[in-house]
Amino acid sequence: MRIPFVAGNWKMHGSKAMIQDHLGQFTQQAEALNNVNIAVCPPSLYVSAVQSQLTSSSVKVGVQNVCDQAGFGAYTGEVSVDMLVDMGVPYAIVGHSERRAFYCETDRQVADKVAIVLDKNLTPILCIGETLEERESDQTEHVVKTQLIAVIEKVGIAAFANIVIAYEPIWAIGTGKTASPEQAQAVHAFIRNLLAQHDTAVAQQVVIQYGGSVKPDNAAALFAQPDIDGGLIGGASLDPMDFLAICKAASQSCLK
Ligand SMILES: O=C(CO)COP(=O)(O)O
Repeated sequence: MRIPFVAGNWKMHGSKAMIQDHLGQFTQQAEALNNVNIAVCPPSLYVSAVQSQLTSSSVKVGVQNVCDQAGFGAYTGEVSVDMLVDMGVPYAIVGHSERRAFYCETDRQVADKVAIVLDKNLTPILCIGETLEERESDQTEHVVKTQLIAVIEKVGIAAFANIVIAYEPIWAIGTGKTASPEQAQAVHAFIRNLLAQHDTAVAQQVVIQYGGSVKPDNAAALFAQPDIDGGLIGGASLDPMDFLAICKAASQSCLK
């Protein structure tokens, strides 16, 4: 049985004041929700500040990126998975489309990062998804398949039991133009079927989030789809009440 998982990707947003205000409002009410796992992913600099607001809360913290080298060393500006372990951070978003586009992360690097995160028994949130151009030229399945195969070849199918996948169509990110529940479901089913070709049990187990302009008013319809197990939320996760409403929609969607 899959429990829906909602994660807030704050991207390059946040401040000490925002963290106090946001999480102060959010966490108490989030505790009342059943059947949903929740995480917030602030910029790495604010992980400690978020953790101090989350003591005795079931809401977890994650980071938005991690170095493709484990351990410690001369990698200016990077955060290592060993630091995540040290700081008690269980989740790392890997391969977000903004990292792939603006920082030239390749499928291979993304696969390496997934492997490094898994190696420390942390959970990668692996982002995949197509551009508008790719969708319009019927390349969606080819693109997500290529992105997934790179990771399957690196870590093996069994490892997917410990990976969260986030399907984020790039054309729906930050545009207010969400994929319809049917469009999103079609790709989620494709992803699950692809995994099932390798291992049916793992495919049934893997949590596949949808990301791209999820808002309180479209969350329930998306999360009601049979292969959509919660969401990776950008803009709407910055507003505590919107984020709460989205988490509530996930908690009310039936377990799959
Ligand atoms: O990129 C996203 C989450 O990682 C989605 O962002 P928006 O919810 O702002 O569209």
